[in-house]
Amino acid sequence: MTVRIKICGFTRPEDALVAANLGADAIGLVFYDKSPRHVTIAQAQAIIAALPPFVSVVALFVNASREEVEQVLAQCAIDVLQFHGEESPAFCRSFQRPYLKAVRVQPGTDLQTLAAQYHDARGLLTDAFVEGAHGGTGKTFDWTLIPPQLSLPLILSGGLDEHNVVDAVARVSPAAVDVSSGVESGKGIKSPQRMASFIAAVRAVQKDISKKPGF
Ligand SMILES: O=C(O)c1ccccc1NCC(=O)[C@H](O)[C@H](O)COP(=O)(O)O
Repeated sequence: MTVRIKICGFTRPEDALVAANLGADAIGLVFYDKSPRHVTIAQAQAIIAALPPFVSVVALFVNASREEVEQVLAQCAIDVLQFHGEESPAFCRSFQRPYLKAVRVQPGTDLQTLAAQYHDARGLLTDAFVEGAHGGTGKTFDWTLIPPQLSLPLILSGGLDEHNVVDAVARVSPAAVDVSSGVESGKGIKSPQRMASFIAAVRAVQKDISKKPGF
C-alpha cells in the first residue's frame, strides 16, 4: 500500500508548490493563531491557488469556534479538516466534510477507544504529547503505544524527519505520515532539500517493504 505523505504548516505559496511537485499528497494549513505557522485566510487562499490539481488541502484547528471553521470553509477550498484540540466527535462531524482527529499520545492513551469514538474520521493522526502544546513540536513519542490493529487509518506524526521516518514506517506501517518541523529551515519555512529527502526516504522504505515475501 502507498504510504501517503502530508506536509503541514505552510506559510508561503512557493514552499507548497515545491512540496506538491516533489509528490506530497496533502498540505496542511494551520488556522490557530498561537502557532508560529498560523496563516490568515488571505495567505491560505494564495497558497491554495499555487497548487496543482489533486493535492489535498487540510485545514487545522485547535478548539476553534464553529464560526471560525465555517468562515475558513466559506472562503478557502479546503478538502479535509483536522482537529487538534478537545473537539467532540459531534463537533468534528457537524461540518459534513472529511476530517482527521489528532491525538497527542502518552502512556495510557487509549487509541482504540478514541478510534471508536471518532469512527467516521478519515484517520487518526497520532502526535506527541507535549505539555501546553497542541502540535508542531518536533517531538516523537513511543511508537509501541500504537496498537497493531486500529479501526481507523493511522496517520503517524510527531517529530518525524528524513532520518527517522524510515524506521517509523517500517515499524508502524502507517497509512500516512505527517511532518512539519522535520522539513523546515525555520518555523513555517519549508526547506526544499529536507522535503525532498523526507519524501525520498518514505518512497524508498516503502519499496523495500513491498519486496518482502508475502507482501
Ligand atoms: O504546526 C503547528 O504549529 C501546530 C500548532 C498547533 C496544532 C497543530 C500544529 N501542527 C499540526 C501538524 O499536523 C503537525 O504536522 C504535527 O503536529 C507534527 O508536527 P512536527 O512534530 O513538528 O512534525
